[in-house]
Amino acid sequence: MGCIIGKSVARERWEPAEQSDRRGKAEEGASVAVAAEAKEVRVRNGGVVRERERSFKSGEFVAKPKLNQSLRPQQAWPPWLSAVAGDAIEGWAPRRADSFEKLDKIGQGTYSNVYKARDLITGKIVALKKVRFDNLEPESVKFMAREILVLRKLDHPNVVKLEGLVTSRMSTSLYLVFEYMEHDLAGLVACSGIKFSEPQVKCYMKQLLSGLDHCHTRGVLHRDIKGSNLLIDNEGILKIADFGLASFYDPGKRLPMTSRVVTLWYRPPELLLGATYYDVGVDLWSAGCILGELLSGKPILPGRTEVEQLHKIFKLCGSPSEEYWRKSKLPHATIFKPQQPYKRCLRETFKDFPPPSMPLIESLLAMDPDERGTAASALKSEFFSTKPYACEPSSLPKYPPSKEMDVKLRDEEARRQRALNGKGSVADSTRRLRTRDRSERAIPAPEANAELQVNLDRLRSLSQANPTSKSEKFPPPHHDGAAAARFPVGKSSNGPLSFGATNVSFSSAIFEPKSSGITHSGSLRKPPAVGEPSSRRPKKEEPQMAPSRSFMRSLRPSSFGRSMDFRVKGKQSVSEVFGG
Ligand SMILES: Nc1ncnc2c1ncn2[C@@H]1O[C@H](COP(=O)(O)OP(=O)(O)OP(=O)(O)O)[C@@H](O)[C@H]1O
Repeated sequence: MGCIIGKSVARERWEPAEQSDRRGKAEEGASVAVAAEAKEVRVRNGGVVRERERSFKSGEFVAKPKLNQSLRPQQAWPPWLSAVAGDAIEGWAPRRADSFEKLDKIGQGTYSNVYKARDLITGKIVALKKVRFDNLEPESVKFMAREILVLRKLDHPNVVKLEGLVTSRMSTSLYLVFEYMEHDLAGLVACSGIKFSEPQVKCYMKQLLSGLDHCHTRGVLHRDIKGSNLLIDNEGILKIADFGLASFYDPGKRLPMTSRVVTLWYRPPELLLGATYYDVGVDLWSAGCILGELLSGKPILPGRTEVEQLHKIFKLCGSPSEEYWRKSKLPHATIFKPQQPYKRCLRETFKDFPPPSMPLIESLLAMDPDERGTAASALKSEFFSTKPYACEPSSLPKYPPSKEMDVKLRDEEARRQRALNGKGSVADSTRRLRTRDRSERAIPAPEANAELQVNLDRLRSLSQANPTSKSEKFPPPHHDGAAAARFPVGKSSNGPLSFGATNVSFSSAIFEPKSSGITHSGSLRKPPAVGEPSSRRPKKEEPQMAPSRSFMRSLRPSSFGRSMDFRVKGKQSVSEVFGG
């Protein structure tokens, strides 16, 4: 009888403990990112395996012997996963679902439920993100595979760490294992009692920009920076999370990508104008929105439709210069270029912000993405080098649980209580809550990621080309580019109006309620990938708010003449509704 301690990397057979131990040690040196470092302790007894399940009681592991009927096969990937996402799981082995204890549901995304759980092997509290698949369709699986690939490429204190994957040969589900984070920034900002001081804002912004700098230098664009994707632990450490929309890119080789990314309130003007050539500037714009939100205590550009979003941006940041319109050749320029330029009024609007924050917010919210600089240059801004300096993360207050979801639940409970105390029915108060929710909620891009397939194909061909080179297993920047070949990008403003890489017409992209993707849930809907099964697309119909008449009137009438496809609720054209 020998005690067998093996790495979770799949092995074909049981082996004596000493041998396994030696091999384990040898492997450690050259370890290839083995996520699930789980060590299973098994005791063999005449062909019957006693498995010591370890449970974690008051800080100590207690061995709980359990008798199995036969030798269990080592953990292996299910075929539906290895067939489609082989690159994403290469070098890793799955953890078993029963090696975690689910404690609580802590978050819900468009394609996932997130649970707080205890790792029964290490005793550590983790977050398990259960990915929803539609009948294991390869497209859904590939979507998730890209998130895993991106996460595996990143390793930084301000980027959430993927610690492992949970599934098994027979399983039809997959969990991503992350370190557990107690808060998210959206939740903290929404807490009425929390107002951040200048050193605290600096502390969060420094961490956000450091994480972004790491992503960008590793050739990753996040493309969905927003408060609920910035997780914070009880030590005050901020980590960028949710890489579901992230993409690899190559600064030296610009190739087109989809413009239908980034949640609406944080989406830069060039994407709203249909840009398909872009780079780090998109994340920097979102970071500028976060800086404004931290300093003012509320979202600074809460548009309800794409048109309204652009209008809000123009009113705050000014409309782009003539030179920018000329040089950028943005697909939607003809439609959205206002007849009268809008004046930039950031300084007047944010006159109460600390003066050293102005140059930073001015540059992050520059209309021309080339003027936004980089995350590294933002970190050198005088905002961080003037007193009061950023505080230490560990000195930040310890907040009560304040994820976006916690705040929503607390809100709902308070309303329910108020209703019970005689101020209207519960149904009324719930209805009121929903209405408020809807107007405060950002509307994410309704269609997404045209580039996914291309991204993964490029990645695969690269790793096949040189399987020995680890770095080349990750796509060099620009696999997105090939997306353009597969999914037509928006034509020039003189051509027929077909907007964005996803082949979405202007009508469906902006005015059709179906594609708005508004959600009532705490997290904002993520645009589905093109070619994704329809069940992954936003289902709920939500009212769309019309942009202001003055804004629509200020748009060039000539452009409406051509836009016969513009429909509001599928019935009226824009010119009928707004008198363009
Ligand atoms: N590591 C973590 N620790 C704690 N909570 C987490 C963690 N990861 C995610 N969450 C919670 O779960 C929520 C949803 O997670 P995530 O954003 O990754 O899912 P998603 O399906 O991509 O969501 P979305 O549709 O909003 O983009 C987050 O907003 C956060 O509150």
